[in-house]
Amino acid sequence: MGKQRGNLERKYPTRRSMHWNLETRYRILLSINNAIITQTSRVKLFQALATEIHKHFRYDRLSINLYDPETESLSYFAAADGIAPEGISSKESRPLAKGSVAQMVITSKSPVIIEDLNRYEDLPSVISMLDSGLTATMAFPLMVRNRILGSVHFSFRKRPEDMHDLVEVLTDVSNQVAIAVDNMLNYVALAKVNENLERQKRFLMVNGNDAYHRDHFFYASPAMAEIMSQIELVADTDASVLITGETGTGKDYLARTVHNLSSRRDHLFVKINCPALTESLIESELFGHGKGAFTGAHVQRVGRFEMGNGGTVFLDEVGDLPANLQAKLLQVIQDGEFERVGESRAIKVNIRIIAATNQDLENSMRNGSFRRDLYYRLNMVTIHTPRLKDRPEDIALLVERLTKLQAKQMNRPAPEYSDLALEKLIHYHWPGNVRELKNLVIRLVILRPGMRISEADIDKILSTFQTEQQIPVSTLADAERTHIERALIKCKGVLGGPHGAARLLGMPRSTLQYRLRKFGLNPHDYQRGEGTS
Ligand SMILES: Nc1ncnc2c1ncn2[C@@H]1O[C@H](COP(=O)(O)OP(=O)(O)OP(=O)(O)O)[C@@H](O)[C@H]1O
Repeated sequence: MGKQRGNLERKYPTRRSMHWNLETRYRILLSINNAIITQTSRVKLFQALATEIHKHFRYDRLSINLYDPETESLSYFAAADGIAPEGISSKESRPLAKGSVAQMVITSKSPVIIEDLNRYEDLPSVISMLDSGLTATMAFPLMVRNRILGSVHFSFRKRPEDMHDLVEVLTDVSNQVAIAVDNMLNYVALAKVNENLERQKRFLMVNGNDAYHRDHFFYASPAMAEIMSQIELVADTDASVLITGETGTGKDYLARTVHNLSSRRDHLFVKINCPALTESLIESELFGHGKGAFTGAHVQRVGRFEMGNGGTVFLDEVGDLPANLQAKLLQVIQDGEFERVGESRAIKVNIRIIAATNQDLENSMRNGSFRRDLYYRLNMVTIHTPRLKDRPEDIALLVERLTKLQAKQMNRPAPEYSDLALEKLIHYHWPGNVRELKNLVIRLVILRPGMRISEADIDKILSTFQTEQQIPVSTLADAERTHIERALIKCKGVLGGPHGAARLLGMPRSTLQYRLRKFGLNPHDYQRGEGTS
């Protein structure tokens, strides 16, 4: 289309409307606004808009186009109201056609008014309108925060007599429509994000941790059977539960079982590994923080207690909680509320607390490292998980079931155990409890798939376990020094360059030199590619 013709028809004097004085205009805008703000779907919003606009103006076709700048395409916000010209698909998105009315509005970001469509027969989009009896059209850009969302089009069989006034009023109406469309798009996008999160949450709750799957917990001992019946009794109450026992005895699993058997099962089980909480971020991790609460807090963060609302918060290794947090935790348990870091608004939560420890908390209370009042809050019910060696009835069953399970998960044939091999396992002292047994089984499934396991095999694997446990763990500084020395030997004392130790260690030469001074190492001592001792 000739640009001149478009501009010519687009220019309108801004004069006060004869028909619609200011008061009437406000009333119209208010009634349109009221009709659209409560809508929660695109279709309903569009219908409400069309109905409301029709009360005040006569049109023969109303449509809203959404523009996608990335693909330079258009799609309808909802099916158009009124006359549907042929050849315009209301479902799929279509490229923004050159010379179309929508393209002119979107690229110029200003209204396009065509009083007589007959004069623009050369435009494809006009032909289909003319064919369906439309003779005039007005299109307005939908702008929000300087961004073009699309265009709204009003078309007429007969040119309205009050065209000039109508343009003025419809410009205001279009601004209103733009806000409503923007809100709706954001609303729909947010609802989608929420739906996805909800789906992911459900997936994680069902499939999250196979190690703690309900059918993957095995026991045959009366001691464990007694514990399971206690758990069933306590699960559907809100009583706090303290689970004690050595590492690897199944405390974590039991905590999840309490949650899964309770009416809180549809909410989250939030685990807090107390020793892993770093001093500096501990509070924001647990209670969340407001935006800008401290340097680096760019967005608001929901803490673990808030996440667990309605569900269960599991405090693993609670004996390691520092004193200041013990006080805070007590307060949260007592009041059922807390504040995010940097915010003063109290957040109410309904959580059930389960705590676990392998420490003797009674002793910690006596020596003052654990608060007595917190202890009594945490252990309305105490469940003690016995060591594996104290429930030998479980061992054979665990070996057999875990072997089958692991073999299936790794898609390998399960090894079989000789009687003597099993006997050996039953009499082993299992310092790492079930976790250690599970590790042993995993190794056997990997190293001896489908084979028969002899007593000698068990002896061998248990001796490697013991050796591993006996190798002393060096300090980080010692490990770093040894590692740097290995690099110096390999590079024959050369620090810089492509074959130097700095490159090998992935650190700047200056940093390496600093470390050498710190450890009292001299690169010259390694020139022969050997160590100093
Ligand atoms: N009875 C059981 N049946 C099957 N697997 C078990 C059983 N008990 C423990 N496990 C497995 O042993 C591993 C350790 O269990 P869990 O994490 O519950 O122990 P824990 O007492 O919480 O250990 P920690 O104190 O070190 O956190 C997990 O992989 C768990 O699935």
